[in-house]
Formats: sequence, structure tokens, C-alpha cells
Amino acid sequence: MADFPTVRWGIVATGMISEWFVTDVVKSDWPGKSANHVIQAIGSSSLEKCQKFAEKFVAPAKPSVQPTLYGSYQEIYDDPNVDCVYIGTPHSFHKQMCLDAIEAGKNVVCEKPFAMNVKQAEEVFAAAEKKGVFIMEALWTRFYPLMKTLQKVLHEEKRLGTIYRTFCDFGLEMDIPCLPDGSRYKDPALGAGSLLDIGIYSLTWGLTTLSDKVGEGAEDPEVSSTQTIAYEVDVASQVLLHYRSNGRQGICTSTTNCPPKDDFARIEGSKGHIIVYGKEPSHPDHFVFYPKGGKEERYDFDKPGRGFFWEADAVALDLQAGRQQNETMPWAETLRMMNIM
Ligand SMILES: NC(=O)C1=CN([C@@H]2O[C@H](COP(=O)(O)OP(=O)(O)OC[C@H]3O[C@@H](n4cnc5c(N)ncnc54)[C@H](OP(=O)(O)O)[C@@H]3O)[C@@H](O)[C@H]2O)C=CC1
Ligand SMILES: O=C1OC[C@@H](O)[C@H](O)[C@H]1O
Repeated sequence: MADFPTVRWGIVATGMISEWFVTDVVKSDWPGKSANHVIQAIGSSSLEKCQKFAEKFVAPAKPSVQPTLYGSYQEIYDDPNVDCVYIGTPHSFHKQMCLDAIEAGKNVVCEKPFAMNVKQAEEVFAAAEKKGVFIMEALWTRFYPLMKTLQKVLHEEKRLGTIYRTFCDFGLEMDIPCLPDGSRYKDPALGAGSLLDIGIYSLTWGLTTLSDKVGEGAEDPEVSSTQTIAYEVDVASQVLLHYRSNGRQGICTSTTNCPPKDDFARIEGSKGHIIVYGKEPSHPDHFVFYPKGGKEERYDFDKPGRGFFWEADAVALDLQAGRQQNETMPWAETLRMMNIM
């Protein structure tokens, strides 16, 4: 659409998440869309992988612009036609790739977890601030209309009354020893482990449901945690949150020993409870409000594609407005999450 902002994306890496993101944003006909997206360039460790990726995931959408294909990541950063770089490599590469893209003056959206630790994240944000570019952690779930509605129901309409507790669990059953060497789920050097990969979502549900604020204005809960280590990675993590100001508690767990459950989050309050359902906590489907002594109410949502276009559209509006941060996932919120983890 002519009036919408257009983002020309440079995709870094051709793995699973790049496939998911690209497949969604190349489509031009989402209901409720507010931006146009062009896959301007794709960079990979191998030009051949890049070609296959473009044929399989970009060409079927018949875009008017054909992506430029590169056998390296640096060429994406140096491409003057790229507005924003999307980084879809394993966690341990995020920091350096963000820094390289920023150095070349590019805006960046980097997959979760933003970095391996809070110190790395601080370094990247400092570089982005100095260079005057936009950067955001791609915590896509926060951009779902379901998440926004749930926050309204909890924090504005206060349908649960006083919020007491949130439980969230993300399970993915994996036979880690049987995974190939070099799998990001197995190799500690790539950031393998449940907490950074999926516990980050349990924590997201905890933080967003227990407080109405994100980033700088938000209260930092007290945190206690334990982890179970096997095969050199955390196969189970539990993070307990305690908000001193109001006594709210979060029980945020993750494991690679057990499969996901579709009733993955439960928020309890003085007037009832809410259960959030979906295949995995990263992509929720609907939620149900169970008022004490009343009739349950189900909240359903359209889910176009996999659900990546909401975060992509939000970035487009930020770039159009010349912002360096996104208000749904500001830098301080990434730092808060990284600090807790
Ligand atoms: N938002 C979400 O729902 C999801 C987010 N993620 C996040 O995205 C990131 C990537 O995950 P995912 O796509 O599943 O990973 P994959 O292993 O499927 O792909 C990672 C890609 O990174 C590139 N790469 C560069 N160096 C390496 C290396 N040493 N080992 C492996 N890959 C390398 C490769 O692309 P090439 O050869 O083309 O350069 C590879 O295909 C992770 O940080 C993860 O947390 C993942 C899944 C879902
Ligand atoms: O971010 C993610 O969400 C979905 C999971 O299946 C995946 O492992 C993880 O990286």
C-alpha cells in the first residue's frame, strides 16, 4: 500500500527462524497490516544455501523486488539498499553481528536472546546509541494482539482484581545426546540450554502479567532460581519472581525434558484466574477468563501466518518515525530480562 512505510530487510542467516520470519513478512495481504516489507538481501555462510532459501521462501510470494544474495554477512551490512538487518543466527553470534551491522550504520532487529549476558547487551546498546541507529530484540510474542489484550484485561480493566501470581512453563522434549554436534540446542558454545532459548518466554509472561510497565519504569522483582544441568547445558530452569511492592509472585519454568502443554500460563487474582493456551508459549492462541463463581469468557484472536508481521510492522513504524527504540521492547526491557537470566 502506497501510504505504508516500507522496510527493506537484509536477512542474516538461512536457518529456521529466518525461514519463519521471511515467510510471514513477504506476504503482502495480512489483515491489519501497517507496513510494507521487502526482502532486499539475504546473507549466508554459503551462497548456495542463500539461493535455495530465496527460491523456497521468497520466490513463491512473487515479490516485485528480487533479493540480492550474498555468501557472507558483511555484504548485507554494507548494502546501501538495506534499511534494517534481521539477525537469525544462534545466540552466541548475536553480539558481534549486531556490532558489525551497527558499525556499518544499519538498523538492527536481533533474535532472542539478544545476547549471552547483560554485559554484551549493554555493549551493543551503547554502540547503537552512539551510531544513532535503531535496534530491538525480536521478542515477537510481546507484539501479539493477544498479549496486548491480556495486559489491558489485567492492568487496565483489572478483571482479575488484585493480581497474585503467574505460572508459566515452556517445555520442549529433546534428546540432546542424539542431536548432531553443532546443533544450537546441544552446543554450549552456541548458547544451548533451556533458559536462554525458551525460559525467556516463561519470563516474558511473568513480567508482562505481573507488572503494567516495561523497561525503565518497571519494578525489578527479586529473583531466585535453580537449574538442572545435564550434557553441559541447563535442561531445566526455574526462575521465581517476587515483587516487593505488592507481593506478586512469578513461577517461570522451562525444560527440554518434557513436551509443551497447551495450557501454558495461569494468572491468578482475587476475582478469578486466566489461562493462556497455545501450542507453545512463544505463539499463544487464546486465553480464557475464569471469574470466581461466574461464567468463563474466552478471548480469541486472528492469527495471520506464524505471527511475525506484528513485530515487523512495529519496527517499520519506528524507523519511519526515526526512533531508536521500540516502546513494546525497549532496550531497558532487554537489559532487565538479561539481568534476570
Ligand atoms: N522468535 C522465535 O520464535 C525463534 C527464535 N529463534 C532464535 O533464532 C536464533 C537462530 O535459531 P534457529 O533459526 O533455530 O537456528 P538454526 O540452527 O536453524 O539456524 C541458524 C543459522 O545461523 C547460521 N550460522 C552461522 N554460524 C553458525 C554456527 N556455527 N552454527 C549454526 N548456525 C550458524 C546458519 O545460517 P547460514 O549458514 O545461512 O549462515 C544457520 O542456518 C536463535 O538465537 C534462537 O533463539 C529460533 C527459533 C524461533
Ligand atoms: O524461540 C523459540 O520459540 C519456539 C521454539 O520452538 C524454539 O526452540 C525457540 O527458539
